[in-house]
Amino acid sequence: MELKNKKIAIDDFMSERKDVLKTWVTGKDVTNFEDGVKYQSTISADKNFAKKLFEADRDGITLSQPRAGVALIEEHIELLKKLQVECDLLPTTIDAYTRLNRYEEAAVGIQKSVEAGTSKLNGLPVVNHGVAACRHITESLDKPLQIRHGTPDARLLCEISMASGFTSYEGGGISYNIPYAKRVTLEKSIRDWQYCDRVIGLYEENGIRINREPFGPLTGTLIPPFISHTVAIIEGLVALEQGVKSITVGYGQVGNLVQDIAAIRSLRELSHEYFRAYGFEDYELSTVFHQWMGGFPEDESRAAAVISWGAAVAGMSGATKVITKSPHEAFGIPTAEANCQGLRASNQMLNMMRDQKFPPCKDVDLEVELIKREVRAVMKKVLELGNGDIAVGTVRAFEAGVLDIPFAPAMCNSGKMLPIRDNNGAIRVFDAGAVPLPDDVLTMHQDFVAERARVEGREASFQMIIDDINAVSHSKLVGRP
Ligand SMILES: CCC[C@H]1O[C@@H](n2cnc3c(N)ncnc32)[C@H](O)[C@@H]1O
Repeated sequence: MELKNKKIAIDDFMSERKDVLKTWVTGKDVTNFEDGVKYQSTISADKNFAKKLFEADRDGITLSQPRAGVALIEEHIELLKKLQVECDLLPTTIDAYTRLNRYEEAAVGIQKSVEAGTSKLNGLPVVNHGVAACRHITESLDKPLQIRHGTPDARLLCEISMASGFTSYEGGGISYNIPYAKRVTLEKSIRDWQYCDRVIGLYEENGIRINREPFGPLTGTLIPPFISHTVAIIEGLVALEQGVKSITVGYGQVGNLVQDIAAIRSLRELSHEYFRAYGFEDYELSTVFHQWMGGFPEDESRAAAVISWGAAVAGMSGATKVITKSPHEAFGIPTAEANCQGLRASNQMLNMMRDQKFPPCKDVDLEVELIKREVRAVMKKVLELGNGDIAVGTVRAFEAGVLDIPFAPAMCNSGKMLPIRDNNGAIRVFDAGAVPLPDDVLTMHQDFVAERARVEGREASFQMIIDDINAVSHSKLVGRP
């Protein structure tokens, strides 16, 4: 199948759909697409994710959402009922087997969880449970629900989730491949995600608005804003082409206040710039700020400080949504209570930030302009490589190292671009690899890094990068010697 950024014709979609639904026995539950549309139309407006985001963005409110998922339906409902008291939007995190379409192993995980009386999976295996069981989840809860995962081939999961009443779907052909898989080609993952976006486009054509959220943080390891912005914009354009109307673009907090504020502002402005340049007008855009995605301190009070800092900056940045962490982050999947603690700390901060926004600031303006120059330079090259086709250009850009995501496992990612913190903790470029930043921008990055090296009295090196990766766990931001 030749990849192109073109809306999938309905006949081709329906033909492919027959094969997708055969990939697991529960696919038969969604044979009739209209049944899913009918069910979605019974969901009250106050439980529609897209509507909640639209209203929050209009009103300048930052909503809170945790991550959460356990193996069994009743336990998952019990968990989400505790969380919904403390958050505005609910997740359903999918288990790792399902993310790799390994449904046989997910089935074993369900069985083991039943025998053990506790979850033996790191998320809910929605495909195995099927539509009827998952509709029980969406009917049992009072807040809008989103599927969060990390699936390169998320087609069947999408069909079952949407027919089950979830009203938002996270991921994308780049953001759920490069950080999550090793041997999946971008041609395949982008094409499979065009299918997912087409599913949501078809719900849209039937009057049901489903939100789509490219996965912003990528590897969550010192990601420069321009890298994650470029991926978010590309996935947004691909989704719009398939008929998606509600898009949330995202960003993973880096920890430097000026850069984080500038990142959210530039992400919103650049998304509008590219979406409109492509001729799209009737879409709803929102932004999501992910609290620190790197290593956390083990001490729960220190972890709570990291969480609170993330919530404060999310509120100051004017992000539409913040994804929260818990004081158990350094150890693994949080208990319900720990997840609720992260939400309460975050909500305290959001409430205290609600009446104020970050004041006009020259440094933020400069960082916004820098990020815009970087994104525009990379996007220009991606479009050149694709002869104007963003999907084809993306594949070729990764082949050429023009798009390069730090510390990613994917074999199709060149992994030559190296980030590093500057003396104020902002993320800069230590080695650009083949990423086509303008010479004067590259010089700026080199100067930022040289300043830190001088202050620390050591050469800028890979050791400095390692120190940065470990810094927050050791209660610092910059990995000082
Ligand atoms: C890319 C997402 C990483 C974050 O996603 C959290 N995460 C993963 N799976 C679950 C789960 N089943 N329940 C609650 N949080 C979960 C991790 O803690 C980490 O912060």
